[in-house]
Amino acid sequence: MSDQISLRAYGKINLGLDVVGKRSDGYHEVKMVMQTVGLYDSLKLERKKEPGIHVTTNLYFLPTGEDNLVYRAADMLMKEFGVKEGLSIGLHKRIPVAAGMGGGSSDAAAVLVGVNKLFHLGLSRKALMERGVNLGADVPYCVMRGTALAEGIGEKLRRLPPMPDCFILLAKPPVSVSTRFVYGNLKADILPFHPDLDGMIKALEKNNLSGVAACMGNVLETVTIPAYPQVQKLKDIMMDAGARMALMSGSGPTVFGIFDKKETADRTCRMLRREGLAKQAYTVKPYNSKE
Ligand SMILES: C[C@@](CO)(OP(=O)(O)O)[C@H](O)COP(=O)(O)OP(=O)(O)OC[C@H]1O[C@@H](n2ccc(N)nc2=O)[C@H](O)[C@@H]1O
Ligand SMILES: Nc1ncnc2c1ncn2[C@@H]1O[C@H](COP(=O)(O)OP(=O)(O)O)[C@@H](O)[C@H]1O
Repeated sequence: MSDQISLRAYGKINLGLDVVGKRSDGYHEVKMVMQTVGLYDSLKLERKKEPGIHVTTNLYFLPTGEDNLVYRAADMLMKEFGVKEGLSIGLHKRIPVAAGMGGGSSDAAAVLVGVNKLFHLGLSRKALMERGVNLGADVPYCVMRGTALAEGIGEKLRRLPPMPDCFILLAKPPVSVSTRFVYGNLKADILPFHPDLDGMIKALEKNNLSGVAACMGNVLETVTIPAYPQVQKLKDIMMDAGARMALMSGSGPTVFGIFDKKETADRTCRMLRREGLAKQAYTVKPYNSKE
């Protein structure tokens, strides 16, 4: 019986993000096409004899107590199952923080999976996804991973055919954006456009990358771009560099560009870093393994 487990928590991008309504509790009804990407945080979970949850991380500014989603995920499951032992969580972050890439949600999802295994709780993936939504709207998707349609507040999921192969340039300008701020300032009843997500699903079914790119759109750009013009600048640079399409991910400010050639994505990546437009910039691929 192993007392420790190593896990990867992958980041996500939103190939499309539409808001279709608002609930009475203030949360927004969304329709999103989600895609996992090959940039990940590493986690090491270890069972301890002494009770308590102990979190360490490579980022000095991240909380290590209840405010860290990894703590909350472990605490939730361990309390529900009356686990008497303790747990240490080592978290090595690579996914930019407060960036629209779902890093915290993915870390939480990985901890749900890890705690379930480590303490032999016997929960199915579906049962973990149902519990995940109590930690954040994107957590169930982060348990599922791959290409998916997300509805409700993000928790109603349907698997889609995988995104066609390509290179994805991720670039986070040096600002942090709060998801709450963006949804809080969204004028959901007078959105100037809606992305064609049904068209995107058809394009995915045909493995047609240019069709996917043509249907990309994110209504949250209407809030984030006026507040952070750096986002539009990154989109323009990626389009000028030859991206099929460039879009903000989630509530931002990370921008991703879809490229056919690795060299073009890498060259643009180096330029963005050199010019200080995005210190955190990476060329990755879509990640479609379910494990
Ligand atoms: C915008 C998206 C797109 O994938 O991702 P990020 O930019 O955060 O990565 C998600 O909808 C974010 O989901 P997630 O980050 O899990 O949200 P939560 O922690 O549950 O909520 C943070 C805050 O966002 C608002 N919120 C979130 C989800 C939703 N469908 N409607 C909302 O109005 C609420 O005000 C909530 O208090
Ligand atoms: N494990 C975690 N990783 C990153 N941020 C975390 C984590 N736990 C809690 N947070 C808090 O959640 C906020 C948003 O986190 P993150 O998931 O990176 O952004 P986003 O919702 O834009 O994808 C951060 O400001 C941070 O303080």
